[in-house]
Amino acid sequence: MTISSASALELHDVSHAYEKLLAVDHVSLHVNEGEVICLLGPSGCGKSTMLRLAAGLEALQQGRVVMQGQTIADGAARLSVPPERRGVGLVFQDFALFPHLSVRRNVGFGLTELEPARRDRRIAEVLDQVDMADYATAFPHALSGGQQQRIALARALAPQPAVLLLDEPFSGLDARLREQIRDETLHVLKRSRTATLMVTHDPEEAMFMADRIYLMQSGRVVQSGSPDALYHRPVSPFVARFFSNTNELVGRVDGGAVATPFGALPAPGMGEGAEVQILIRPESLQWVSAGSGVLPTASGRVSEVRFLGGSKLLVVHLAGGPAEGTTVHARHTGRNLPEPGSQILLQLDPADALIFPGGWDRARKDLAAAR
Ligand SMILES: Nc1ncnc2c1ncn2[C@@H]1O[C@H](COP(=O)(O)OP(=O)(O)OP(=O)(O)O)[C@@H](O)[C@H]1O
Repeated sequence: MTISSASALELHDVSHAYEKLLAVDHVSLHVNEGEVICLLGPSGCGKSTMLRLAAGLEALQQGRVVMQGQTIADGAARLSVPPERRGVGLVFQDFALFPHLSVRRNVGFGLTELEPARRDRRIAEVLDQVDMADYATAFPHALSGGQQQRIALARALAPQPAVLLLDEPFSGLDARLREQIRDETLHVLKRSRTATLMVTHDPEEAMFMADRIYLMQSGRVVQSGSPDALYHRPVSPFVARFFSNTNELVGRVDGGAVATPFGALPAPGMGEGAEVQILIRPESLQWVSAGSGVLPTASGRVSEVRFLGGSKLLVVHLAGGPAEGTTVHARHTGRNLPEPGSQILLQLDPADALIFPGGWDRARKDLAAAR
């Protein structure tokens, strides 16, 4: 792994078992100065364990944790700097504010080494950053969930930690508030250039927040990179499916291409005669009134139209030839909608089809493993 000199946090070849259960299996990651990194994955894949190892809340069994160039935990050497001396800020899902302390005292909790005037200045500064300056004397019970989350963030940022660790920080908030608070949080993190490692199971949240994502499955990192790279260039069906629903087809490579209801799609890198899985996102299927003549189309009958707010989901039974009997989902963002029962054309840009080795057997196994 090549790591730039501006790395704030590195975990090298970390493994962790709870008795016989291997929760983290040889994982390496790094967070650079000013970066927001998301650890993403389904429940139980080991994300929180990674965060706890970085924080020092769990004793490191194997691997190394390095902060700003200093090794702070080493499994082989049994070295572990205690959490309070690691220079990390922590925010958990339940905010964990001290109920008997005012907002000001909550935020000042980690600032005991500062002399009073400087401490007061720092408290005022971070409360201002999170737009809570008017609530300094309030107590947590008098604050809304969103306000408590901002105070938890202010408390974690107050000592200017080298790294901020966030564990599902927005999941206790309702959907609307969650969007607003994560937007505000991202602004605060970027303005303060705080290196951040955040755990989430929500792919949309990870894509919104992260400069880079590490996607985990069963204790391992299966892909890391920018949100764009993971979404558009997934390395496996698991990664593709994790980010959205997909239409799933199988086929066999013949002459470098695979026949689908949308015509022959190029299958570069797949061996001649190989069985392949073809995953197509609903948004990749465009409802068109006439084919472009360039991009492949398939015709079908609309069986259902579902409103999803900004977009609509069309359920379409494809018709004709080998496509007969295939049902696909397409997303449509325009105002016009086809009537259920009507015949429509769906167009696919072949570049948007995600093609992986394996036929139905492989697809079924992948799906079972992902559950
Ligand atoms: N203290 C513990 N003792 C025993 N097993 C544990 C402990 N903490 C976690 N585990 C197990 O280790 C695995 C990884 O847990 P972890 O909390 O790291 O996953 P996660 O991806 O953060 O999941 P979630 O989002 O559900 O919290 C799970 O199977 C979990 O049940």
